[in-house]
Amino acid sequence: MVITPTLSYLLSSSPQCYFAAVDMAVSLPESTNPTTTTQNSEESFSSCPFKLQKPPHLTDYLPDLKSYTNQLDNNPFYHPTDGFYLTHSDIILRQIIIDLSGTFSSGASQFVYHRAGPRQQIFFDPSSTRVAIVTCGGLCPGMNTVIRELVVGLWELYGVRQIYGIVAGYRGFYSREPTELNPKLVHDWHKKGGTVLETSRGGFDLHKIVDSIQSRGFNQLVSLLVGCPNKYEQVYIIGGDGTLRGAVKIFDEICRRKLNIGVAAIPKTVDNDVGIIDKSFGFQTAVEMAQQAINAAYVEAESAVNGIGLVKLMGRSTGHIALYATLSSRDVDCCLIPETEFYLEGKGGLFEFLEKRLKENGHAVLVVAEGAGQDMIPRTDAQKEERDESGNPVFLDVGAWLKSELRNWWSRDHPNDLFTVKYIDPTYMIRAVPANAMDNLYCTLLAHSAIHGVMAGYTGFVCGPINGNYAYIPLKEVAEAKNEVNVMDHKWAWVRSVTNQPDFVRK
Ligand SMILES: Nc1ncnc2c1ncn2[C@@H]1O[C@H](COP(=O)(O)OP(=O)(O)OP(=O)(O)O)[C@@H](O)[C@H]1O
Ligand SMILES: O=P(O)(O)OC[C@H]1O[C@](O)(CO)[C@@H](O)[C@@H]1O
Ligand SMILES: [Mg+2]
Repeated sequence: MVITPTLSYLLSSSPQCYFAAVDMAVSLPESTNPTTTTQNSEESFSSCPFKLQKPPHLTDYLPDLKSYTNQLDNNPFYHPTDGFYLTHSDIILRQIIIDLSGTFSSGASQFVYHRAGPRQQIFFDPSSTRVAIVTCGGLCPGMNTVIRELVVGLWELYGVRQIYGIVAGYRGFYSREPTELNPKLVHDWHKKGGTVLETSRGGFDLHKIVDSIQSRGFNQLVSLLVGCPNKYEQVYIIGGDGTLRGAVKIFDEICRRKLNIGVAAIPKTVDNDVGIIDKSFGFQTAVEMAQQAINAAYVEAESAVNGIGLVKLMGRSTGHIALYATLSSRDVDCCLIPETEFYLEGKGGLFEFLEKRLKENGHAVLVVAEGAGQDMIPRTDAQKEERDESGNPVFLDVGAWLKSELRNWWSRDHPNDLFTVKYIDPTYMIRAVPANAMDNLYCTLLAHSAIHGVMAGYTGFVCGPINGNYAYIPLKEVAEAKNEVNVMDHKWAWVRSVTNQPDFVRK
């Protein structure tokens, strides 16, 4: 089944994107359109209060690059009409909640982004275009769907035939033979968890990577790639915050070498810690999977005398999964996340709260994000220094530590009463699954956004939904942005009102 054209149509020409709660894509006056040859950095429009965050374009450093008419015109599924192709004037607002009495109305400009979708002019000849797709970092539901849709979209929409998967993350550029991809090979990948291309941490060697993309200056390791002597012209990088920081370096080096190579990144993080975009793909699936663990913890706790169900969920430095899983479950008594501190003993502490809950209900469910409370866990100097291959700190098991602290507390304060802690650590079970239906659709739209953007000559960009509409966002901006839970906003207040947990502020 080829669903590509229909979904691309949704992405590009529907007044309301499939996912859009509200359509916040607007058009700038045509007179303010930048020309294709002046697509460098951001630009303010004098006639309107918008600050356009332009993605880089290949013509920024290759002004004479040849362009072609988009062959979507000849695609039997399309009947391009006015407005089918997007232009530079189609933009998306970053901020849609506006205080009319505040700065906006007094003339301050606000960030806007180019809307994702097909453009009339493209800058690649599909018959000679070679594409590389790579996945990096930890797993996330939907990675295979993004790969599948990149392959099918490039093949069906634009007629690209040379599509390669880079195996095992960044290191695969210079150390592994790439895999040739085609629609037949990938047709059922969206049903599989993980990434068929394989992924890894570490192994980021800028020059070896760009040499291999450029396919010049082979050294010993790169010579493995001798079987495909032409350079890649388009590189699609699927990864999280670390991957995006690496992608910025690759993009900068490609610009420095003035290569005709488009670079697009598709943000992937089960933790939902990438900023600017609404949310990352796979996050919704992970939250859904987390419900199973919370349900089990609830049943175990409810069926015991003074039972505590303790669930640890992923979230290295952000507590989004724990927060959303808590809000959607309603069985959770307390949610602990990295963005806010907590303490165990004394007035307003966790033990006092749990004691009250056990007295009232006979059970309690505790959800903790893996990055929470790390400063409280005793560790050796060696453990303090431990890092994974990408340089991320290695955490101690906050769930196991909490379980032990809870038991010590109970046996100290209530030596004659029954007490049970059932600790459930679903870890990889929430991310090593195929994407759910909505995430699959989301991944498809991301892939198609990326393809249309790269074909149109944009480079060094990330595609993703902003307020429900798909945008092209400068890669550097996303790599620097972080999405943490704001414990001062309404969502965290909502968690606290659902759980009635303490604020853990020592009085
Ligand atoms: N600052 C950086 N510069 C260059 N490369 C980096 C940088 N940080 C990380 N990388 C590389 O990016 C890849 C993925 O990084 P990392 O393991 O941190 O995962 P991630 O992309 O953040 O995904 P996730 O956090 O969802 O697992 C690795 O190959 C790593 O070497
Ligand atoms: O795959 P690894 O190296 O065990 O890393 C696990 C980490 O990856 C993530 O799933 C994504 O960063 C984190 O939630 C978790 O801490
Ligand atoms: Mg990361």
